[in-house]
Amino acid sequence: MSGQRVDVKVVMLGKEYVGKTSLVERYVHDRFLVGPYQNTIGAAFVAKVMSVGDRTVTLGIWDTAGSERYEAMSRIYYRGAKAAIVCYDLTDSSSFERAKFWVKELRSLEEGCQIYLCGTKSDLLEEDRRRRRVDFHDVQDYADNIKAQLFETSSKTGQSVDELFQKVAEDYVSVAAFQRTRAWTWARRQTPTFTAVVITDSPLTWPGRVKGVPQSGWTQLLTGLG
Ligand SMILES: Nc1nc2c(ncn2[C@@H]2O[C@H](COP(=O)(O)OP(=O)(O)OP(=O)(O)O)[C@@H](O)[C@H]2O)c(=O)[nH]1
Repeated sequence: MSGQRVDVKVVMLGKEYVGKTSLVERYVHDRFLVGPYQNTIGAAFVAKVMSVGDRTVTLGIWDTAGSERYEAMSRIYYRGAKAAIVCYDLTDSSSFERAKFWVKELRSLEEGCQIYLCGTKSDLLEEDRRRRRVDFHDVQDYADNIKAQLFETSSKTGQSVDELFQKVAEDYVSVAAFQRTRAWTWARRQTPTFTAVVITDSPLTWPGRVKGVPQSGWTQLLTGLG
C-alpha cells in the first residue's frame, strides 16, 4: 500500500449482546466465534490497516462494553472519535432505543463524529423474517434525519461487514480532503504571498512563528487539517 497515512479513530457503541465484538472480529480476523457469550469489560482496542485509493488508512477501533454498568467508561472511548458505529440488534427493539440514546449523546458532545447505524444479526431474519423487531424504513427515516448512514449486517455470514468499515474509511478520507482544501483556501485568503503548506493527516504542533504568516493563522490552518 502506498500514499499518505491516515489514522482514524472509530468507536463501537450499542446495547450489550447486540454483536459489536462479533462485528469487529469478522472485519479484522474474518471469523465468527461460536461458544458461550462473553461480555466485553471496559473496552478492547484493535487496529486494521487498509487502503482507500492511494491512501493507507489505519482504523483504530475501540469496542466498548454495552452493559449500562460501563456507560461512563464508554464516554471516555468516544472522545475524539471520527466515526461511531452505533449497533442495534434487528431482533431486539429495545436495542434500537439504546442506539438512539448514544446518537443523542454523540450529537450533543462529539459534533465532528460521523455516525453509522448498524442493524446486526441479519442472518436471523433470513432464517425467519418474523423475527425482525426493528423496521428498516423507520430506521432509514431516522438515519436521514440525523444524517447517518445505515447498514444491516451479519457477522455470522459476513454480510455487509467489509462494506461498512470501507465506507467509514472512505468517508473520512474524503472529509479530510475537503478540510484540507478549505484550509488551503483560507490560508491563501489570509496571506496572498503564501505559497507552501505542510499537508499531513497526523496531529501536528507548529514549532514556531513563520515569517510573514501570523501564528494564529497557522494554528487555525493546522486545526483545520487535524
Ligand atoms: N446469529 C448471529 N449471532 C450473532 C451475530 N453477531 C453476534 N451474535 C451473537 O450475539 C451474542 C453477542 O455478541 P457480542 O459480539 O459478544 O456482543 P457485544 O455487543 O460485543 O456484547 P457486549 O460485549 O456485552 O457489549 C453472541 O452470542 C454472538 O455469537 C450475528 O451476526 N448473527
